[in-house]
Amino acid sequence: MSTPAYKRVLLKLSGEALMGGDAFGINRATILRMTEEIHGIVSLGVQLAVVIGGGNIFRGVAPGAQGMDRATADYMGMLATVMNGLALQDALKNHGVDTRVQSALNIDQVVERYIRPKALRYLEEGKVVIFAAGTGNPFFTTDTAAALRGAEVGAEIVLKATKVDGIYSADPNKDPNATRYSRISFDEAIVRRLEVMDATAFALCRDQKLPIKVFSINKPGALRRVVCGEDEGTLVQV
Ligand SMILES: Nc1ncnc2c1ncn2[C@@H]1O[C@H](COP(=O)(O)OP(=O)(O)O)[C@@H](O)[C@H]1O
Ligand SMILES: O=c1ccn([C@@H]2O[C@H](COP(=O)(O)OP(=O)(O)O)[C@@H](O)[C@H]2O)c(=O)[nH]1
Repeated sequence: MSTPAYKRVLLKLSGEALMGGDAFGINRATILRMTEEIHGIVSLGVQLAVVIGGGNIFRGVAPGAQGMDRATADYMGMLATVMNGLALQDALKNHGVDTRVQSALNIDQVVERYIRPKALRYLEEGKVVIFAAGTGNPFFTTDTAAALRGAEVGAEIVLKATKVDGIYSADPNKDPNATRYSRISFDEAIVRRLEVMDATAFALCRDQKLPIKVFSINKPGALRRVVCGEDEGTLVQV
């Protein structure tokens, strides 16, 4: 039986990670696999907060938003994360995982609004808290929301589950010679403009001394290994 290395973590799940092999939307098999992985770490006793992305449904900077006012497109992107949050909650419920969704935008008939002390209480009770609607502000990303909520709830680490298995010397989807770092400092990641996460998120985590682990969402068991402090993905720290 593996032992967790952390008591409380913030998991950033990209919207695109929910697409699986599809072109957009939520892939059922993918979301089921993800909920199994989440169930696995919750049963280890780890307190889990999740920030969910929305790129699978809408991205403010996407071609589909071309010609739109940027802030309007971003609000649409934030609403997309609420849909993903509800889908994830529903899937987790089927696994017997007690979950609450809190939204940074007030949509009271649909989801609870973000109230920090309430979120903290849920975490202490062992409930998974899904933070939706990003930061609630246009011109930000859900990566920045992950850094912000991670700091607010006192998570020991931000776990970024994404399409790549770590941070590379260059974008591995464009440069076949790129090599993966097992560790990297925030300053180096920012200076080298490694775009796996935006600079605002990196800077916020750096200032709060909140480490980040970047790992692949498509690798079975990777989340559990990361939570148990095993060598997986890339660790970004001060
Ligand atoms: N130096 C790098 N190392 C790893 N991935 C990188 C790097 N530079 C750019 N990327 C790209 O960043 C992507 C992950 O970032 P992003 O698409 O914002 O993730 P998400 O949608 O999971 O939040 C990867 O698919 C990869 O193509
Ligand atoms: O604080 C935030 C978080 C997200 N967004 C918008 O929501 C979209 C979806 O979020 P993101 O691209 O971060 O999702 P992911 O890449 O994780 O699927 C973004 O493109 C933005 O348009 C925003 O405006 N403010």
